[in-house]
Amino acid sequence: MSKVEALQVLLLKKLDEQNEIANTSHLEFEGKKLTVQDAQSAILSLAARSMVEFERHDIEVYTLTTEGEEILKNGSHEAKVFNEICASMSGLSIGELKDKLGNTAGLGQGRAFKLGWIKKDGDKLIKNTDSIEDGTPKLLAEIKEHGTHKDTKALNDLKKRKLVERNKLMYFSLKKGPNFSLTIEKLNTDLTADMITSRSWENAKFKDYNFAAEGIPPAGGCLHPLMKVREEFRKFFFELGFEEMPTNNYVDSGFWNFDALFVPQQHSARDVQDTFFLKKPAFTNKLPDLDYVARVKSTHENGGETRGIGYRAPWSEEETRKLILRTHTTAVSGNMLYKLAKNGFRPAKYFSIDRVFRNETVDATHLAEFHQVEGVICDRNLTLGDLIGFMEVFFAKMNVRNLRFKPAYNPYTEPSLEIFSYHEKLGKWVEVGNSGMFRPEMLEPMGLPKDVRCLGFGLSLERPTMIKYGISDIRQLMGPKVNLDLIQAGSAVRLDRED
Ligand SMILES: N[C@@H](Cc1ccccc1)C(=O)O
Repeated sequence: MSKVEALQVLLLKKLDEQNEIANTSHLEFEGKKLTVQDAQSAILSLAARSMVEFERHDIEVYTLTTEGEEILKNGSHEAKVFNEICASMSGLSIGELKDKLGNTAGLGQGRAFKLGWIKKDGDKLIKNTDSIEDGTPKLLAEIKEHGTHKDTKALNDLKKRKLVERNKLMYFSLKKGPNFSLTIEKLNTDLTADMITSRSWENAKFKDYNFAAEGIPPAGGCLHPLMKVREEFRKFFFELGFEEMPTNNYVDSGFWNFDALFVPQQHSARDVQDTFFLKKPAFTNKLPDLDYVARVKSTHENGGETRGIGYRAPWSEEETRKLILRTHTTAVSGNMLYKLAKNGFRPAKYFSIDRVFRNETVDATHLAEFHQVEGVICDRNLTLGDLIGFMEVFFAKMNVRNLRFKPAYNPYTEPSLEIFSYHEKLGKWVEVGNSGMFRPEMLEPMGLPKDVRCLGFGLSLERPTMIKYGISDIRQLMGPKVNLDLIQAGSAVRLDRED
């Protein structure tokens, strides 16, 4: 049995005998006076089980100093002086008294005179009365017992003489609680799988939540490596004059994720195999202004007012209203470009870094949930050369040079370029991003002027983070199997580096 448990048993026994405990500080435990700390920890956990009810009392008491204790035991200095003088037949000189009593002589003389116990006779001190009553030890004994005294004058006098001092004291009073019992049941703190399968949870007793608990303050903290790399990217973007796009909606519509970007409704990316669809609610009732939606529809079906001929297939409004988890942050970029057109075009540079979702099988390099870094630049007279030039500037900020660009396909960009960089350690070219010039079929229905060009690019946040921290399995970075050591070590690496 632990010390706390032993004390709890003692308290419960006392309560059983006398129904209440008025003052815990009068109790003895293990041969000593019960301390407030011990009392508190034992009582709080009994109270948490409603076995006892308690009240806390904060009071001020007078306690004896060491000198006070000494006087209580052996009498006051003045009494010692009187007794010494009585013991000598013909009185004592001050020097003789000092030889016998040491310091006490000096301390006691004054009060002995004042009380009329002694007087001077030539150069001798002699007694002035036959018997005395030494009041000080009596007062001290009463104060020791009650912690205070009615006679405030005497109390203050003793305080001045440094025989007593004032102290704060805390104690508890206890009563039986509704669950009072002499035995302490162990309460469950966890609901386990075993308890569920054996149904023992039905009769099990659980410890109440302690909502007042403050928890253990963390000794320190660190940013997740992904968040650190995100901060670095943000810094680069701000240095290059970009504005950050608001990206807080993970749920978006087929319209913004696909249709506004001229992704055909028959595209495989819109399949459940690639995209997470919402069940409840499954459709949005919020579409942008209907003229714009109509222009998107006709552009898909037959090219609308653009120079293109569209996909030559029917376009369904139901498909566009489907709610999904956004599969790329280009959904946000499209929305921003539409707002830019609506508010009157001005040259703009936007970026975002946030989470996207794809219905993919998770493996060492793929997660169903990851982050994209995306940027768009919108201005008159932009060319493919601007895109390539900008990508070189951007990646150079991360010390990634010697880029190669490979023609690719995105429904919303033409031309589209995959960006590769030579990876020294792996000894091969690795894809670091995807980019392109947004198609007129995307920009014109939004109402952007026909001579405005817009370039865009996207990359994952996980890939550069893994390269930076030498992580080969993406699952160590995110998800249920995250490697905390690696994350903390990775952070430490970043903390003590200057770059
Ligand atoms: N959305 C693309 C990236 C991209 C953004 C903008 C323009 C071109 C490409 C992706 O998910 O890979």
